[in-house]
Formats: sequence, structure tokens, C-alpha cells
Amino acid sequence: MSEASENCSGSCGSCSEDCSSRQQSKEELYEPVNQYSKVNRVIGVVSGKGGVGKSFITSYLSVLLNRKGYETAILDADITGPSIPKTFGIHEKAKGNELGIFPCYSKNGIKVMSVNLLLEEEEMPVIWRGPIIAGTVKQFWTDVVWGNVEYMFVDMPPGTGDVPLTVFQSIPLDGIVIVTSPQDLVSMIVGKAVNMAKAMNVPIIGLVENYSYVSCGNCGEQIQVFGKSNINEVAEKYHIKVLGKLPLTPEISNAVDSENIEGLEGSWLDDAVALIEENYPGRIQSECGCKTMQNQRIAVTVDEEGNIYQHFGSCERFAIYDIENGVQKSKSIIETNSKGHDEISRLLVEQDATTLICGGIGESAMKILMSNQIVIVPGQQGDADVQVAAYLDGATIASSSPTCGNHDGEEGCGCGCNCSCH
Ligand SMILES: Nc1ncnc2c1ncn2[C@@H]1O[C@H](COP(=O)(O)OP(=O)(O)OP(=O)(O)O)[C@@H](O)[C@H]1O
Repeated sequence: MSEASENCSGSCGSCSEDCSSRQQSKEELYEPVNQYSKVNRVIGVVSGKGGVGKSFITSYLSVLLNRKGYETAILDADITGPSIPKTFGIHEKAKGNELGIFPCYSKNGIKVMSVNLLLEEEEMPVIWRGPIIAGTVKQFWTDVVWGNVEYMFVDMPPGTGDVPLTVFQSIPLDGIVIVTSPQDLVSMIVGKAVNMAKAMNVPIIGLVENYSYVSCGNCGEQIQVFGKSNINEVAEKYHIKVLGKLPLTPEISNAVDSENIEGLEGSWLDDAVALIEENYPGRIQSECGCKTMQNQRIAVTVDEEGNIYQHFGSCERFAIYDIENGVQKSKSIIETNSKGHDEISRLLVEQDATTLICGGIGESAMKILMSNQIVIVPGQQGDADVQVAAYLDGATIASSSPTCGNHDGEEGCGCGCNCSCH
């Protein structure tokens, strides 16, 4: 029995020991994800110390998977050093309603939640004590309406302190990627991260060495500015894979500084992405077609100018778009002539709507719509035609998984919806 088990206070929530006196299983400690969310794979990105490029690796992995067509998200758990929104050029504020907080979107549709999206001024420091920081990270999991996510990356704060411990214990991580740089201390630092993951029973996907070398602009020679890399030896010692070695290059820092990581081209992490896809398949499959829904009837709450009307319960008209084989075939306007959330919801059911795009919407209306297999895309604004096109393009993603109406209770169709047959 370890020293920690001998001194056990019975409180497993603050202890990482997997000892025999543990009163709650690992699964029992997990927080439930927000009820309007389905997150298929969660990958933590950790580093033993700060400044090694962990946030960049987190962001670039999500960019690469997003380019492959996956619905991708980043939970920025680096509460006191939140750099993810700026990397993507996101400066708007996250909005919320009684259903939860809605993530912000990058240009290519990656969902992001970070404390910087909640602060009035981006430059305001977060001067909070550990438990409040840890509580905020938990809320990013429980209170953010993530919708469907195939791969979520969690940017952890550096080290093995309180917040990484909270993430390990509260969020069901499928695995972690450890980021390091080539320095003497690397073996010890990686060792700490490896041992923490082992103690928490979380698989290690592999090791990424950042700032591995600088390429000479003239002859292409790889110069190891931080000394000879011993990453292969370290990986062998801990029986983990090397996922990639990245150069120290202005291409990367320029892309991050110009807030355009989605425009960065580099094959440094291609092997890491291939391994993640193979060992941690993320696709929310749709054999019954209820996710891709080639044939849809999309209803949008609109005002007289054709912009998305923000209050579902007082909406006077819907624009109805009929989509066949993924292509818009017609658009018409219907007047609601009715009042209140419930009546308007029923009108949509009568109209055979498959999808609702709207601004704000109340919980009772959501319940009626979801139980009638209507996909809800709330929190939208601007021109309705543009938003429908963005939705069909996959840039806007539903925040509710509908119950699936396309199969009759057979199990395991893998469509990713919330119906009772899954
Ligand atoms: N390979 C690279 N080449 C050039 N610049 C890089 C590279 N990797 C990261 N950077 C830059 O280094 C800076 C620090 O990177 P980043 O914020 O990702 O580190 P971090 O490990 O997340 O730091 P911390 O955990 O302390 O917040 C950023 O400005 C980033 O653009």
C-alpha cells in the first residue's frame, strides 16, 4: 500500500492514487457533458513545463482534423494563459442562454471555448485561486452547448498541478499527447507527465517534440539549436511513440501571430493525425442518414428583412428551405399567426420541418422540437440565406442531436443521435 493510501482521508476527488481504498471509480468521478452535446473523442494536450508550444500543437491538430472534415472543438483549459482564441482570430464574446454557453467558431468551423471569450477585456488577467479555475474548466465541459463534436482537444495548463488533475478526473479523456522541447531536463519532465497519466489510467497517444531543429535557409541542414535531441531514447524508455518533430520556424510563429493558424501548411503532424484517426476513430457515422440529412426542410426564424429573428417565442414568420440531395430546391415564407414557444414549435412539427435555425430559444420549445426529431441550430444571426448556406456547407453545426427518425429501434446504427435505440 502506498503512503497516500495509508493516509487516505476518503476523499478520492482530490487524489490521483488508484489505490485499493478508492471509494469511487474513475468513471464515477467524471462530470456529465452538457446535455445538448455529444463528444465522441476527447484528447488532452499536456506539457511538463510552459512555453513548449502546447497550445500551438493543440490548435494545429484540431486544424488538421477539421481539414479532413471532422467536427472539431477545443476546450481551452489553460485558464490563466488562454491563447487559443487569438491563434484563430476569434475576438467575439461567447453568448449563452438558459441552455448553456455557446462556443465561438473559427473561420473553418472549429468550436472554441476559452475564458478569454468570457472576459470583457482580453487583456484582463485571470487572478483566481485554484478551485475556481478548476471549477471553470469543469463548467466548460458541463455547461457549454458543444453540440456534435467528433474530436475535442483540451489544451491543459503546463505541469501536473490542480487543473490538469481536475481535467484528468472530470473529463473522460481518450488519451493524451505530450509536448516537449529538446533539452536536458526532457526525460524528467516527460517522466512526470507519463506517470501522472498512468496514475490516472489515461492512455498516452504519444510524444511531440517541438523546436526540434532549425532548417538552414541556404543548404537545408537541420541545426539542433537546443542541443542534440534525445526524444527517441526518452520515448523508448517510457514505451511511447514519437508522433512528430517540429522545427522552430517563422512560418509557425507568423501564422500564430497573424491569427491565421487555419492557413498554415505543414506536414509535421500528419503521422500524429493518421495515428489518432486509426486508433481513436472519431467519425459519428450515419448509416441511416440522420446526421448528413441530404433531404431536409429547414425552417429559419426571420424578420421582415430576411435576417434571423432572435426570439423564437415571438417569431412572426419562418423562411422554409427545401433541400433535396444536399441542394436547395425552394424557399417560401410562412406566417406563424400563433403565439408562444409551444404553439410555434407545433407549427414546425406540422410543417414537417427537419431543422430549425434560430437565435434564442427556450427549453420547452427545444424539448418539443427534439422529441419530434427536429435538429436545432440556435444562437445564429445575420442573413438567413447565408446562414442556411453555411449550415449546408458544414460551417455551422447543430447544437442538439435530434432523436433519430430514420430507423425503428435497431441498435448500433452509429448515427450519433440521442435516440433510445443507442
Ligand atoms: N515550432 C515553432 N516555431 C516557431 N514558433 C513557435 C513554434 N511552436 C510554438 N511557437 C510559438 O511559441 C509561442 C509559445 O507557444 P505556445 O503558446 O503554443 O506555448 P505553450 O506551451 O502553450 O505555452 P504555455 O503553456 O506556457 O501557455 C507562441 O507564440 C507560438 O506561436
